[in-house]
Amino acid sequence: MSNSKANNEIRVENVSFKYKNDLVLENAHFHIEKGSFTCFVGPNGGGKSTLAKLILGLLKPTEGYITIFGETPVKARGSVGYVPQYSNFDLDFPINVMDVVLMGVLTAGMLFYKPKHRKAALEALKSVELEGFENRHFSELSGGQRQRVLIARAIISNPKVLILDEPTSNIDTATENRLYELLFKLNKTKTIILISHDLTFVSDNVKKVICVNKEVKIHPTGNLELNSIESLFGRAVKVVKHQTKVEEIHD
Ligand SMILES: Nc1ncnc2c1ncn2[C@@H]1O[C@H](COP(=O)(O)OP(=O)(O)OP(=O)(O)O)[C@@H](O)[C@H]1O
Repeated sequence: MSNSKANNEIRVENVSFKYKNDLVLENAHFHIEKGSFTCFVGPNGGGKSTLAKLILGLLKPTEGYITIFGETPVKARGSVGYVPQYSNFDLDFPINVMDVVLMGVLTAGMLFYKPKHRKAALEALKSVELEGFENRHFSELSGGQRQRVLIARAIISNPKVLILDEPTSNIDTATENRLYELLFKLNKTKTIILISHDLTFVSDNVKKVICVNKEVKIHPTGNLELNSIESLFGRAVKVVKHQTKVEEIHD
């Protein structure tokens, strides 16, 4: 196997997906390299979350296949951490930060947490800069802090890949910037896939943008032209592109 192939952690091979008769993704074909920071962008309803669920093995492709480290997504599930859309979390549920993070190690049939799980939860909280927050009530935290707790839950088992679905919705720009700093730090040891319906985050650290609107198109960030993005979105989009030095990506 050549080096470039060995570096392809996630391989999406000619994948199409239908919910009943509705074709949501058509012939998606791309690879994601180990250690990369990739963004899935596209309009609401374009199929980004569906693509993430296919990579997580929660859905099966109607056509084509996906491998993660050469395994099926179901077999590779322990290697992929997932941070769902923040709005999906029920804030009325009475739970503290430690319990939320520990949910990341829950497996079927597990009766109680062991000391090693609590230790891992404290380490995960430290890595998202929330040391000392373990006994706080989840609903008392700010939006940005909650988002960090959900990231700690996703990384407690030290996955190699981290997928985040719209992590910056409902948080202000300063909090969003801090979150990106954290993600770029985590990217030193993890492959990151970030899902967003806007492009305000494209920065030096993002090397590849995958536009998802039923069709899937791949752009190294250096080739990201506003016109091509707008034609995919079918409307004007706000793009804040920080100074970008792009490395060529080979699929
Ligand atoms: N469980 C489901 N059953 C049927 N259709 C679904 C289901 N989930 C999503 N869809 C449809 O599939 C399409 C893609 O949805 P998806 O959630 O993947 O889009 P998205 O790009 O993540 O959107 P958003 O940015 O709004 O989260 C939409 O038309 C949606 O209505």
